[in-house]
Amino acid sequence: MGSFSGNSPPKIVHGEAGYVLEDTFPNPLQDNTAYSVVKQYFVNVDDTVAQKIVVHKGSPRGTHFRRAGPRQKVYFESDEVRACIVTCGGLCPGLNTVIREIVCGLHHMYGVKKVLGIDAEDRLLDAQGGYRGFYARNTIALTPKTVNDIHKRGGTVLGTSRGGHDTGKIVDSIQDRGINQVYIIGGDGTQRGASVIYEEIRRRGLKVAVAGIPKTIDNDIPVIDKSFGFDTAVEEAQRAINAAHVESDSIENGIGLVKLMGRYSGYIAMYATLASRDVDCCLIPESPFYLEGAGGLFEYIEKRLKENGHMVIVIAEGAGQELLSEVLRTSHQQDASGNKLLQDVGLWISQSIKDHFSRQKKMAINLKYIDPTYMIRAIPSNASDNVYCTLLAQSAVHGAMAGYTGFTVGPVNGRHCYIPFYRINEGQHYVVITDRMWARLLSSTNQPSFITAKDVIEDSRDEEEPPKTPKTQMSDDNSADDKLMVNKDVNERAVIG
Ligand SMILES: Nc1ncnc2c1ncn2[C@@H]1O[C@H](COP(=O)(O)OP(=O)(O)O)[C@@H](O)[C@H]1O
Ligand SMILES: O=P(O)(O)OC[C@H]1O[C@](O)(COP(=O)(O)O)[C@@H](O)[C@@H]1O
Ligand SMILES: [Mg+2]
Repeated sequence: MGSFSGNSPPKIVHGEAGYVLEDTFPNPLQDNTAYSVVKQYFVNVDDTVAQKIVVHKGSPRGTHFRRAGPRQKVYFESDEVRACIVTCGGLCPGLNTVIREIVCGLHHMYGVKKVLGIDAEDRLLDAQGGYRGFYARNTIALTPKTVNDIHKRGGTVLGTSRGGHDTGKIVDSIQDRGINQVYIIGGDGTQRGASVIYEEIRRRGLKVAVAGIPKTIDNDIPVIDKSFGFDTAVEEAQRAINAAHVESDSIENGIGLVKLMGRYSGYIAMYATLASRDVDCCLIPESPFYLEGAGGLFEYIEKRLKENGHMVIVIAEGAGQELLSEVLRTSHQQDASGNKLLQDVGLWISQSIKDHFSRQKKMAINLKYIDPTYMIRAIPSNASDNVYCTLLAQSAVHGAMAGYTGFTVGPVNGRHCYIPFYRINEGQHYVVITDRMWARLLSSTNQPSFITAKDVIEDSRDEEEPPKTPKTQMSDDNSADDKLMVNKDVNERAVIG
């Protein structure tokens, strides 16, 4: 089949709610011993997953997504598939597991033999991984044998990069290489990049399925329950928090300060804090704080040290950036992908705390600062992320084989589904401090909330209004952003015919 050559235009049937392609071939999984016995292993093509599961009597049922999984029929014939895999953005535990399971899933479940890794064969001569890898002269062939052990390693065997996304050149490369399934593993930036690739592929009328797999330790991708790598990051953060606790508990007025990643979203810091129970204060980008005066951080530190003799503070890298820019010259620098380059909040807050207590001369403190950020990102995925990565990879393979395209795969309320790119790209997932999870955190640390009654964000979700917060937020309890949710993408499904 390969890419559409121009002789027979792709048959795209426009349905009421998007466009639909007809399934054409029986699924070879029907002859696979693991899948052939029980009919229910296959997903009914009409199965959908509700985005909103907490509903009020009489309220609209909201958006539904296609349920992921193997179909009785597939669109692609196995020996016609030429798939490629690319990894983009920052490192994240589980990248290699996803690569492995896409290769093995395609090979073992569908008999697909041609899978390319988008990476220069010789990285010294050519562009490296990530979207830039599409510009390299060569790719690397991936087989179950070559990927067999990679899930035990951190990083990505394909390499990764930021920036350098040239849609035209990428789609040229896909077309020139005869690729008809593109698996794109990456975070929010990557999924935006995948969306424009998908649009360009559609514009050119190519018979190519584009599937996104959501990666990021920051857990900032909306709609899905969580991104892979997040669990591992939270678990690994415990080691740093434990060390901070041991250090601070062993000295007089000890303060253990741990900086964790989280550029715009404080999920790692919040979950690592909730998991540990040793943390006395957790600072995240979504919850502004202040240092001086009544109700401020310094006052709380003093109180906690008097009560307990030591304390642990966890701070997300994106927290307090507005305070830093007041004292340091504001920098508007960005990385190659356009992400804001942050000032080092860990060093800044350590110094501010030390300066305050030495100025005040009431109490001598001992502060130990731990920055484990890159160590947390570079490890292999834990057991639960490994299973999760396997499901994501297999769901993506089933979707692409069935002819779906333009989707990110991921669990919504525990069920894997195919989410159109535009849904994934319309917001970012932040900690919503009016959700109960943040209240749980505050009650576990006993830290001040740093907000006064007049700052309290009015939660109007019962009236089905989007939350009145400065950013587009996605709530964890399925109740936010109701007005954004309509039923129109239920049937969106691209089929290549
Ligand atoms: N709006 C966009 N359009 C096209 N490509 C994008 C867009 N945003 C990011 N990208 C590309 O996606 C890749 C990864 O983005 P980045 O933000 O670094 O990481 P992540 O995907 O982990 O968030 C980069 O190569 C970047 O150029
Ligand atoms: O130094 P780098 O490699 O640009 O990465 C730093 C950033 O990467 C992250 O770990 C994850 O970011 P992405 O998932 O968007 O790539 C952020 O928490 C952090 O700010
Ligand atoms: Mg990102």
